[in-house]
Amino acid sequence: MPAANDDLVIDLDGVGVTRSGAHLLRDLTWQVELDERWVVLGPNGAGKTTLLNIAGARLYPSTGTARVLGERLGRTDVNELRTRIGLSSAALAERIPGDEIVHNVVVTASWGVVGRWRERYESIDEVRARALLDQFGVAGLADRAYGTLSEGERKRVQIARALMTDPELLMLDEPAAGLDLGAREDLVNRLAELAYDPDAPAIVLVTHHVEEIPPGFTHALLLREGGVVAQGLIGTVLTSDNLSKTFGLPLKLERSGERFIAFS
Ligand SMILES: Nc1ncnc2c1ncn2[C@@H]1O[C@H](COP(=O)(O)OP(=O)(O)OP(=O)(O)O)[C@@H](O)[C@H]1O
Repeated sequence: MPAANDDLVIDLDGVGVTRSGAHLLRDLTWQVELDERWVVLGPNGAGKTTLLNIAGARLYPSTGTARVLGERLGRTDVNELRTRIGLSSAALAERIPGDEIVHNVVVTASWGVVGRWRERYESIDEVRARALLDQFGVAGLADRAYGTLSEGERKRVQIARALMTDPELLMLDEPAAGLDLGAREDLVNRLAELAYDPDAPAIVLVTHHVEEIPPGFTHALLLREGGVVAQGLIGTVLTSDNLSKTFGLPLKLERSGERFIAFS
């Protein structure tokens, strides 16, 4: 058996996920390195969330092998592994109580909990939480109740929370879903800054829309019906042809600088 490559943040080999006879993922081989920023693109039901759940050590593959941050799933303590991964998703966001103070939404990530009860936080954690809220332009909302924020503000707080533990891998599941144009552009610009930051973790961003791909993202994985349509450098993989195959209809893709737009 070949030795594991320590520079690989995600290393999937022939991964399949089967549920009730359905193939959610099939024969997926995918490697993500430390300094890469990946976008995972595909239509509803393509298997994107299933893939994030594997990469986030929340699901085991039915077939194949999955290594995350050098640890092989099934042979490691996933609770320890999960503390090294920052995840932002709608499912996690739903667990944040509406009356939670925004600052606490972020700082509680360092204890892997939602809801601040009796935990005591080091002041270094308090400072980091403030800095992350500032980085995402929501420091002024730190003392507000989370439930009173707009959807765009909530998304930014969720990403700040995902970054709180200084993860080695950051995974964002549809971070721009439900945002208006201004809020989307604000988020895309902030994610671009993160993507260009050499100290930022490896990033995997899941989306349905090429318009939501932030500048600075380096690679793309296109999924359809649990299988890979194409993967590799973003400039090579994102073509009209590949996008049409992925979404199952004729599409034109245009590029403007580092942004993309698609239409039929
Ligand atoms: N437990 C299960 N049993 C059977 N099928 C399932 C199960 N869980 C998920 N699926 C199916 O697997 C497919 C992939 O689901 P997944 O959530 O990974 O897709 P997705 O690409 O994230 O979709 P979306 O963009 O709509 O969020 C879907 O068709 C879904 O209905």
